[in-house]
Amino acid sequence: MSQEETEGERLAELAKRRGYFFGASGAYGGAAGFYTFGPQGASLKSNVEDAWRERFTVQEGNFEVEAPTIMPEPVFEASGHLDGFDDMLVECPQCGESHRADHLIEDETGIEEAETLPIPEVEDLIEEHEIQCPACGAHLAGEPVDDFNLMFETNIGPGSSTPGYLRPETAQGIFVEFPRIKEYARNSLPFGVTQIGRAYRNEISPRKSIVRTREFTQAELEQFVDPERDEPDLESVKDVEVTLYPATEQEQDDGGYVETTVGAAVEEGIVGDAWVGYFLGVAQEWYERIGVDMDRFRFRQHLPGERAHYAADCWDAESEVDGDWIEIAGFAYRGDYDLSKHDEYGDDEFTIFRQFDEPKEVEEAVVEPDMSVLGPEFGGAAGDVKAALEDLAERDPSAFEGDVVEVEVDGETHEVDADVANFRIEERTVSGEHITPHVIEPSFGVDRTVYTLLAHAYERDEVDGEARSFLSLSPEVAPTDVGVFPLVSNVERLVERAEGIVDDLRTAGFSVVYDDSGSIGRRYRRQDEVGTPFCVTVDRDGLEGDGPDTVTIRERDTARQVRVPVSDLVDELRAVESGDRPFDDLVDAYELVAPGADG
Ligand SMILES: Nc1ncnc2c1ncn2[C@@H]1O[C@H](COP(=O)(O)OP(=O)(O)OP(=O)(O)O)[C@@H](O)[C@H]1O
Repeated sequence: MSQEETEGERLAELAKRRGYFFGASGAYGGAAGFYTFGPQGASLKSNVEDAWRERFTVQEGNFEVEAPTIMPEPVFEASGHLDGFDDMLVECPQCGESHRADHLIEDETGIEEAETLPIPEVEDLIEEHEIQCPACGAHLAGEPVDDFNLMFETNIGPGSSTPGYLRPETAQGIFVEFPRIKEYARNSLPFGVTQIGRAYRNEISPRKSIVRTREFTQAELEQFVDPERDEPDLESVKDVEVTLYPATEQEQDDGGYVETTVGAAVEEGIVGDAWVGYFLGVAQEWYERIGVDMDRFRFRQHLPGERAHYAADCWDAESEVDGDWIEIAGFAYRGDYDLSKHDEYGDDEFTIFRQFDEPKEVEEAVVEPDMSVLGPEFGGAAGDVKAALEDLAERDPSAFEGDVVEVEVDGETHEVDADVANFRIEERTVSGEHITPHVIEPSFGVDRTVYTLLAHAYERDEVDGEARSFLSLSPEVAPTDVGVFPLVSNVERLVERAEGIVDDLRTAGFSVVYDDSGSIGRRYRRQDEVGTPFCVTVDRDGLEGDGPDTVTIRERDTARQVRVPVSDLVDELRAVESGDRPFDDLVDAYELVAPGADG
């Protein structure tokens, strides 16, 4: 009995044959972890990006930026990636193949999230379970497991003096520009900044085609908020139903999901932060809109040891393919980690001025030392003594209570007369204070979204007694909107009319494929396989009737066809494409010429 192909294998085959994606640089043997999106794939991917932009940038009223993909080393020193962005590497002593030690453990033992385990424990588990190299079968027991930094390093400019790194996430490009971007937000919170772009990770073992690659596309939103004042618009998503898999359930190992609504999840504290809850709701609706199968989708909270170095809490959106759950997006509460770090390491202000409701009277310690006395007494050190007095006044005003004040300069203690120090407390009115915004980050993997859409859209049925496979992609993301065919290619009138329709549809903004080769059934099948939602066919009946000229519109998923006047074609296609009008409406309004068949 031949073994049933896995979903992943089928997808890889279809992707290659139909031009969705394939290993890059094949003529030179390729390099693992790099993919080229072919014509169908590039179009699907950019439609996903457009849909994301529409929801997370436009609808949210956010700012989109485009930062460089290479940044200098100090950025990643500050962000923590230089020190902390590691995976566990184990090398095979026999064939030299590199493996992610945590993944080997997960595959061989069933332990989940092995990346949370300390290295010695991982080494013990490799020994205990006699784990072998998946490439050559050699035993890995006793081999050292090392931390391997995933960033690609490069040199900026000639020579090697200025190291740079290809960004491992798009987020840092937003954080480092915060001092500029906040000006566009008129220095007032909350505001969100988005970016869609490439990220690079030198993954130890890229796998599952475009699921784990070394160069991929992220769509990220950094939501900057005042943690004490800003609230999300939870009302707008409170009834959205979600499947949650909280850390507590995972730790108890009882595999319990919670089916609830976003509103209830936040209220009951299952999702600890309202902003995170809000974005889970928005994401749930967005994934559904673009065609992710919601029965194969869930949110899973990170276990404490699993969180990234910056995250206080994190939920992943996961989709199921081939029985495995794949992380397709992360929703992290990053607190003030990133902006504080850049404030500390960088030369700019990564804070926002928060206005008080009412101006406040504050007491301020002031020292105005008499330099005509300090000068002669301390010579060149007089300036330092003054600075030390000012610093002391701020830290410890009580030090000025006696007749003499002691300050330390370069390890030496100096005494200054209290009269000369001239210390006093002054009342001042202040209108606000500087705060470091907190960040909530929804981070989407575009490639993994594309992979999920293809896997979830794949369907098989029978049309006219013949098996067919088709991609039931939503019209919003499908690579091609409409296929246009003359029924036969050797009748000039049909060809001319079909070509005219192609022009009209393209002018109206549709992406159109024209095809006149092979039987009409084959042409429908080709479009079915790449997920084109509608096909328009020009036949003799349509041009030779008594009334106005007509063509047929065929719906991909049901293979039903209706006959529509050419003059209505653009409007009707636009209505069914956008979802404003169900195809059933067309079936009611026009003549049904093929009830689920391609005859
Ligand atoms: N190597 C990769 N190839 C493709 N997409 C990726 C890769 N790494 C991360 N992503 C995408 O970017 C998103 C955000 O990145 P994040 O840092 O949260 O991933 P991650 O937790 O490191 O992923 P993983 O645990 O799978 O390595 C992920 O949800 C995923 O969709």
